[in-house]
Amino acid sequence: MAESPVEPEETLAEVLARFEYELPEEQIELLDAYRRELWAWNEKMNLTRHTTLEKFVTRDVGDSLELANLLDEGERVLDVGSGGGVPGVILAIARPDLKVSLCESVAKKAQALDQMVTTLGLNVKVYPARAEDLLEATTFDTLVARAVAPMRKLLYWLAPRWDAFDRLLLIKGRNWVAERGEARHHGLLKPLELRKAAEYVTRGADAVSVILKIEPKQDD
Ligand SMILES: C[S@@+](CC[C@H](N)C(=O)[O-])C[C@H]1O[C@@H](n2cnc3c(N)ncnc32)[C@H](O)[C@@H]1O
Repeated sequence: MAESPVEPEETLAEVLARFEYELPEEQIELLDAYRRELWAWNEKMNLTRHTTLEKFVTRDVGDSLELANLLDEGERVLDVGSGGGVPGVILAIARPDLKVSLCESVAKKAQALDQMVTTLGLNVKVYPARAEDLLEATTFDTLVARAVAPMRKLLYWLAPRWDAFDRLLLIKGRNWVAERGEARHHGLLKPLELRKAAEYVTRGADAVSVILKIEPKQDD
């Protein structure tokens, strides 16, 4: 059952400022428009559990901005398993130089995403597809993913597709070491190099997250 949003008492700009996120005014307006769209669609289907401004800012905006720091100018980015659009839509708002695409395997969620980005006027392509199928014929610089599947599963899906993208940036919580162990145990990391590209504490919460950068090993 989708959660109903709580009516915000503060504005998004105030909550962003409270957690010390600085963004241009026009980006804050777009983020707020996205947040309203997301919460409206969430009434019809389960897209997010982050239905307070504080959670939207500290979890969704926070994670997406950490990712944004790791992306080069103009990259072609695919958000794998976009769900309600995090991190892809927020990346597209915060980094208009990027060419962001979203990929979502559940058709009705992909439709909702498509309507959201159209309403927001964002130049973002939405693929109603499984990432591993899309990557058979479409290429990107960087794949990003949050909360899609355990590392072992994701690397298994993507194993035959590394010629379609250069690197994968995964947002993970505390459990990432165990997930890495499981992926290693199944030989999925053998041809790959994994390093921690960022580690941060979710603002206002006692939760550590990491961004793992995974790419093919370079031949000597
Ligand atoms: C738990 S949601 C997370 C959504 C969003 N990334 C977030 O962090 O809020 C995971 C989404 O990934 C989608 N998904 C799962 N496997 C996928 C795949 N192989 N390709 C594309 N989407 C996938 C699911 O349909 C679901 O909407």
